[in-house]
Amino acid sequence: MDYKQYITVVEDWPKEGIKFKDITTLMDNGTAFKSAVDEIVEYAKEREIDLVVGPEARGFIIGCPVSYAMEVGFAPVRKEGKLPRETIKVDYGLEYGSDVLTIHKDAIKPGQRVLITDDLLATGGTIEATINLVEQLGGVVVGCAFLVELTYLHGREKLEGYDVLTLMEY
Ligand SMILES: O=P(O)(O)OC[C@H]1O[C@H](OP(=O)(O)OP(=O)(O)O)[C@H](O)[C@@H]1O
Ligand SMILES: Nc1ncnc2[nH]cnc12
Repeated sequence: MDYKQYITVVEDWPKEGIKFKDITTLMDNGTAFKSAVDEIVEYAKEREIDLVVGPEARGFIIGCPVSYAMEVGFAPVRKEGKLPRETIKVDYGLEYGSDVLTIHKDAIKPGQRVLITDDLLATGGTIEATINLVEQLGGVVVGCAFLVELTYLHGREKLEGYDVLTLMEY
């Protein structure tokens, strides 16, 4: 499917010079959204995953339907101060700022095969931080799946040695 036709590119948002790729218009279309999730589910099936992990907030939108279809759990990675129990954390940078990501310390059992999901790969800062959290807890990252890749920001270079699926490129 040509998914790009469902993405809305918003100029100068949230900052001047950023061309924001708005996935909500893809999510609005039931056929396109189901097809995209199904492609990631097929990718997940090939990797015998035990768990899906996704970063706040758009990683949840992609990861939860995948975990439901795979009948495995979903562990949220959240910005600092949002998770109620003991967490580990990592600092990271992204296309338009920097932040801190956290995960519950007991969210992953050592050796679990983890698929990481997010809507978009830009600089790779978010995914790199998420991988760091998963690996600190002993998880094995067997794949990373995104709807959109911004190739001009070279996020893939941070993912050398990891298996990556993206459904469209800009
Ligand atoms: O590859 P990177 O440069 O790290 O950028 C990609 C990340 O940026 C966006 O999230 P954002 O931090 O804006 O949070 P949101 O999903 O809560 O809007 C997007 O959903 C990815 O998670
Ligand atoms: N250009 C962009 N569009 C949408 N989400 C993003 N996250 C980081 N950069 C982005």
